[in-house]
Amino acid sequence: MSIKIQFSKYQGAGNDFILIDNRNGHFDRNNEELIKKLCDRRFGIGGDGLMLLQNTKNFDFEMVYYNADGAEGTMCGNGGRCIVAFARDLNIISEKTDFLAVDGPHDAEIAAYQVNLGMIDVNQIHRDREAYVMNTGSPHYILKVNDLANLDVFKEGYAIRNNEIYGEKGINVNFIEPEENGYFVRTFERGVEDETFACGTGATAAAMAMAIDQSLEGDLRIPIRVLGGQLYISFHKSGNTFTNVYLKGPANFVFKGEIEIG
Ligand SMILES: N[C@@H](CCC[C@H](N)C(=O)O)C(=O)O
Repeated sequence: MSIKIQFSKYQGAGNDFILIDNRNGHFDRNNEELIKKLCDRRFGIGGDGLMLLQNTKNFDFEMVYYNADGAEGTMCGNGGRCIVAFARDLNIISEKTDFLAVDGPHDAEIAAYQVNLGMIDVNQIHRDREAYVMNTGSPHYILKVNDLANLDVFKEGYAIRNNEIYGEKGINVNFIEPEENGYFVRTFERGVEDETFACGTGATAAAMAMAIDQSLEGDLRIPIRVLGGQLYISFHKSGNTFTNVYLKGPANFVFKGEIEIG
């Protein structure tokens, strides 16, 4: 028996997602095979991940996020920005929202095609030799490199993501290089198992790592360029504690349709 699923496709700085309005609860949250198939770029719709927008008490909506491998993921920053645009387009919200995700409540503001998304506070930063390791809603490894444009991000990222320290749970691997007016970041994403065009929780972690690296303090706004666009991370830093954290960047509707899965 085949099923028909209505979907919308959004992208945030090139991190692309399938969005499904599941306020009626008809989509089976546990069908990992189906989610993997929908995210497949040859046999499905294609996407770095899939999100369900669901009803929940005390919030405008709940965001349930899956990586392209079909497994439920940890927080997705660009996904969070895209689901806010989706909720606005569904007329669930207007320009401001409070919604629930896997790492807790998030607030966001949308103006035209830019979404400014509140992220969790961070106060635990670890070191793995020269790299910084932290959780900004998802786990991230951040390493400063030279000549990032020519780095083999798949090869280097795959090796770190699968090494004996991170292999079992995996980690998202970010490489960062300073440039005029900010930083350039490229990310190998766990769950996609490939380089993506942007990673919001990764850009947030990379900005925090550089604030520590440069011994910056106070209210900061750090521009992060990624393969698919421009992100801005702002926070208050006091020692290794980051509060009032926001991830800002584009979130755009791409297309919508109906897919029949046999
Ligand atoms: N693309 C995301 C990160 C998604 C989560 C991640 N792949 C994981 O589950 O580890 C972002 O924009 O933050």
